[in-house]
Amino acid sequence: MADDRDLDQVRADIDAIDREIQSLLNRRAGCAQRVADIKLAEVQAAREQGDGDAEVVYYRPEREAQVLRGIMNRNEGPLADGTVAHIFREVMSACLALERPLQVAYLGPEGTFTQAAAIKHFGHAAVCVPHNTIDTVFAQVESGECNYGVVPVENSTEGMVSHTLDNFMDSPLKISGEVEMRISHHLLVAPGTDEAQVTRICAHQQALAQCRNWLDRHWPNVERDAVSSNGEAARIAAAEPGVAAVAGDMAAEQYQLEKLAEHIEDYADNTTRFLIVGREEVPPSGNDKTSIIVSSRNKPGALFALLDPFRRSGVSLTRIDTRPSRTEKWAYVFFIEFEGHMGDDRVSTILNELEEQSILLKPLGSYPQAVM
Ligand SMILES: O=C(O)C(=O)C[C@]1(C(=O)O)C=C[C@@H](O)C=C1
Repeated sequence: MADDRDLDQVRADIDAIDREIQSLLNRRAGCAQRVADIKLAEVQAAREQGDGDAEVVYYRPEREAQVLRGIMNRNEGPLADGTVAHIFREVMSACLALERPLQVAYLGPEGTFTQAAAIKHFGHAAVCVPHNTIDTVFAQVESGECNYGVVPVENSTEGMVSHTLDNFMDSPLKISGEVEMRISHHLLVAPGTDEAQVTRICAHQQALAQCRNWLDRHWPNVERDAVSSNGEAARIAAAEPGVAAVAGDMAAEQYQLEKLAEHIEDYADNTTRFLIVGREEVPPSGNDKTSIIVSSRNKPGALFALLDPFRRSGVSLTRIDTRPSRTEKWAYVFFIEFEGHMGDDRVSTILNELEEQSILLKPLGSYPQAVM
């Protein structure tokens, strides 16, 4: 009996806390609505002053990163830092949707890790729309059809996604954020299928590569078929008996597939990094990265000369990749990412030096380092 009274008491406490949380959430949402009014009034004033291009920017990645970092830093548990950050991610997503619902284009179809990355970054209140190619994702944002786009840029096992890097060469879009996702693949089949029935394994070629050793060991004689995405592989597995797909949890849920084997990626820390592309530049958040494309004259020591300003300023490079320039045979452009924001003195000094010695310098944007 005493136990029952305890249970009732604790549940009464939970009810009271829920009422408080609910009221606080709505107070917070009211503040977000006031923020939206202020942003709108500022833009109207700018337009009246003759700035005809002024547009209201509701989504503020630098502010969201600061809010999430603050929440994680002051968290005392028992909920884990990542858990509270996810909850507040959704709270901000809902508040932003009251200001203006975001349209986000991502490399689809549904059920891919890129969709999971879009939801991780923007929350469930954003309207996420799948597109078949990286080119179309860029085009949707460039035309204003969507506010932001989400594309994969590199995988810890398989390296860079060259198509994404190539798109930046001609695009006016800016990078406004990054998302990292732990990528775990499973071998998925339609319910009731057993191992002996599987005659073909479908997946995106990156997923086949990330699970190559496991597939060689367990399924050496079964045909492997590279298809346009893991979501597409899952769709085929659901429709065709005898086909298994290598794909993640979202695809398994989406197509209601069963797992013949779980976590089959060759490297346990297999991670993919995604970029958020948008039309606006992002102010400093206090912990930022900058990405640039740079190309130098084809002469001895050219790469050393490009990197030397970073060494002298003590700025850490987080990544460097090379792509053919496409305008000149055997000429290359470098994609360089480093810590800091273009507004920082150290970074602007480096960019000025690079401008002087390179034949092309294209800043792709400064953006908050991934928080969650
Ligand atoms: O601070 C702002 O500019 C807001 O619009 C509020 C808020 C939030 O809910 O905290 C919502 C959306 C923005 O992307 C950033 C933060």
